[in-house]
Amino acid sequence: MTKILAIDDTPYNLDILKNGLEDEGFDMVTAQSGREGLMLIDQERPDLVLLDIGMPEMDGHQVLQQIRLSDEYGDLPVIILTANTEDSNLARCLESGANDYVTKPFSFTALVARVNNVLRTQKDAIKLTREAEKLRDLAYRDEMTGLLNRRAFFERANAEFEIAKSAREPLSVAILDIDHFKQINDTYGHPKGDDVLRAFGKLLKSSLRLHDVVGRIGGEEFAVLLPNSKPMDAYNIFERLRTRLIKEHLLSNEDGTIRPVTVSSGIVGMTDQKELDGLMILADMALYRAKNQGRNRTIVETGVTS
Ligand SMILES: Nc1nc2c(ncn2[C@@H]2O[C@H](COP(=O)(O)OP(=O)(O)OP(=O)(O)O)[C@@H](O)[C@H]2O)c(=O)[nH]1
Repeated sequence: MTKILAIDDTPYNLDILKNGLEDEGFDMVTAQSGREGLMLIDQERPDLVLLDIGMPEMDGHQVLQQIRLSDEYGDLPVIILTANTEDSNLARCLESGANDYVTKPFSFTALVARVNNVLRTQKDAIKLTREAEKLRDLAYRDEMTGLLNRRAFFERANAEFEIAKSAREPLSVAILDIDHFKQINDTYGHPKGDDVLRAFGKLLKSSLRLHDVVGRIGGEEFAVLLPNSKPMDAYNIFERLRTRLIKEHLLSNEDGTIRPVTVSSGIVGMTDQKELDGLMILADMALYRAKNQGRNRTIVETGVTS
């Protein structure tokens, strides 16, 4: 049920609003001052506020200002009820963020129509915001793993690279590639291959810190930028991941035997490279060596192997 909070310092006005709007099917809460009104917004979480302007202590403009400044309730729809019909007053109400106004004395039909109109507009706005968020997510996320997609990874990683370069902070970059993935697809089927990618993405994400940048940059290829991490810190993280992955037992054969899934990783720390692309090439070279040396290993560009 839609809940409306009416704020007015005249009890008689509140009674009329409460009775009239309850008859229209709204759930009503009332407050006799601006302060009480703000408190009730917190407690009752109304869907809309009807706000009187002329009130002692805190007038309607001040209440509206408080609402709009709030992180939590900033978007709460507010309709002003005012006896002052001067254009300058009505303009001020809208300028300070009221969704609409009704002049006193008002007809209930007009008030209910305006309430419904404001609620509908608010609903549409929320729907649009959600759709925009979904679209933004689609543009940035890899649908399969929920990690950043290639474009978003490079966007964020480039930004982190520039910060680390100017602050002269350590940073590591890693490229990870699941071994013999074609064989996995060929043996167990493409959908099972997808499951492996999803499981690996989850494992990878859970191995990292919140501010590490992690993305799926190709079919079975993942990249990570670890701010403030030396290559040996990254090495330890990806070695732990490598052993965890094997223990996950993601693929089993009909005879009950386990087909281990393994990963090869190439890591590089901040060098005198001027661009992230230069570091990515070095990480890729380390990954190439890991593959060449038999896969299922982690190589830092200094030549440390497991
Ligand atoms: N299931 C699945 N397979 C994919 C996806 N994207 C790419 N692939 C497959 O991943 C395989 C990658 O194979 P390769 O690049 O030959 O590498 P690999 O078999 O992993 O061999 P190494 O990397 O040398 O260990 C190809 O067969 C692609 O078809 C995907 O989204 N889902």
